[in-house]
Amino acid sequence: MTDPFTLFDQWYAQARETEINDSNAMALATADARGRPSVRMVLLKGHGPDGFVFYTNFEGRKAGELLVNPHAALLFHWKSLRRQIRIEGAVGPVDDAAADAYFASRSRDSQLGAWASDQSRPLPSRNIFMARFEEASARFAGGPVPRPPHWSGFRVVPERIEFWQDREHRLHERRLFERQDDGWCEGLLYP
Ligand SMILES: Cc1cc2nc3c(=O)[nH]c(=O)nc-3n(C[C@H](O)[C@H](O)[C@H](O)COP(=O)(O)O)c2cc1C
Ligand SMILES: Cc1ncc(COP(=O)(O)O)c(CN)c1O
Repeated sequence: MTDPFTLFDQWYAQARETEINDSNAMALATADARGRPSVRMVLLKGHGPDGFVFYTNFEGRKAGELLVNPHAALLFHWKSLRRQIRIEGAVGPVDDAAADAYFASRSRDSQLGAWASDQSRPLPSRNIFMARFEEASARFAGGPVPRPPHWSGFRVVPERIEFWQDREHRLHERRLFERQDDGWCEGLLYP
């Protein structure tokens, strides 16, 4: 039996070659404490058997939902390959060392943007945001920009991964992997 991470790596490598941009873009679905869903795109910044990682502001809407209801679904859709991958699982924060390392790899302006943005909160005017960016720039002038305490990563630890491949006449192929004890069980689903 193939393990889902090997298959993910194969499909992801093909997507990196064929998609014109953001082959690492994925929809992230969360739900609030009442079970009401919301969805937005994020970028995959690390993956493996430990899970699928993205980075964000921990005081924004998605983080608020994940902190009260730590379960998420991810969706990749690679249009030119006619494939989708659905991932579902429990969510937790990455450790500080991983977040620091990733933050340090971002461009300086993206680092400053993380300080300037009160993600998901109302913004009275674009000028206010730009002024906050300039303030952050002045504050950290001449030195490295540290990771803001409210900016880190979440890891989705998959319990279920489904690979969908388009076939003629809608006779698509769906391979479902579900976590079982220490391993994975694999089956097919009707399209
Ligand atoms: C292709 C794409 C990738 C994105 N990647 C991220 C990301 O990795 N992290 C992030 O915080 N927002 C990312 N965004 C912005 C989010 O979609 C969203 O607007 C923002 O995170 C606020 O979401 P929230 O209010 O639900 O927390 C991305 C948007 C697009 C279109
Ligand atoms: C607000 C925000 N945060 C984080 C990211 C993640 O990407 P990067 O770290 O490459 O900026 C994105 C990507 N669009 C984003 O829009």
